[in-house]
Amino acid sequence: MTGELSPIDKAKFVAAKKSVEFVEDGMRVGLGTGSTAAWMVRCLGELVREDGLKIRGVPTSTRTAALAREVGIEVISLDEARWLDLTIDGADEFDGEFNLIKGGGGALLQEKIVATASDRMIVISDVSKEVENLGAFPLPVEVIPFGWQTSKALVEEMLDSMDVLGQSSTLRMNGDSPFFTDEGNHIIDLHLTRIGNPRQLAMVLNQIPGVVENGLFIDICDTVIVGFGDGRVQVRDINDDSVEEDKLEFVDSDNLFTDLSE
Ligand SMILES: O=C(CO)[C@H](O)[C@H](O)COP(=O)(O)O
Repeated sequence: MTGELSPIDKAKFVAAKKSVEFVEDGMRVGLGTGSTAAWMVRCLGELVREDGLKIRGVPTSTRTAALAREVGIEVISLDEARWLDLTIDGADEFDGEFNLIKGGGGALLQEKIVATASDRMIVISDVSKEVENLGAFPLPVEVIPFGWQTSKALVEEMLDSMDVLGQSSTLRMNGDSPFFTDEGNHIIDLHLTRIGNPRQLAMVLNQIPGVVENGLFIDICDTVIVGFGDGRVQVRDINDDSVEEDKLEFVDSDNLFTDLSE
């Protein structure tokens, strides 16, 4: 099955597969959301079922919670865990300082809370998401439904005074209806093309009434595992500036998309 994957999916898969090497017995692990994180959850489930790995997972969305249970991972809430050893999650963009844009899948609020409550955050990504400047990917901003149009207007007004390029914003939709996050909020996507000062923008956005959180993750990620379509992976760590390389093989047993109920 992995033989049929596109190069990007192969890159996501090897990044995810490499990341579970950092998970140890007894850990409380934050489980990210998105297609790369779903590979990781499946790889972890395989270790739980076949190698007896004992972990407890804190999912960052209802989707991830359902998948984690399906693959055999014990799921607990963040309130039960309080603090986590490690969170592994995907990202939409990352820069050279490991600042991130997240929230393409709409789970940025729980993702940011869970990652911040972790000793270490590992981001798993295919190489196409590495950028010099954040901003080409639309920046998600989670707002409460009450008065969301006013919040949107306030965000646009604020952007006029910021070091950003391009300033349109759109309400995220789910077909003909507004998208709702797991927390019952909406998402405004900011189409900026280039963010000059992500740290400042992240702080200013969260001052606007109605804004719950934004998708800029600043100083949260410790390690990025970058996957390539040929099976190579790079483990880059911001704390000791190290880069380690490895190459993973695609073998038939890597068919982690098999329906577990079959
Ligand atoms: O932030 C996220 C979800 O809110 C995801 O991590 C991000 O969108 C990357 O997704 P994918 O792994 O499917 O490319």
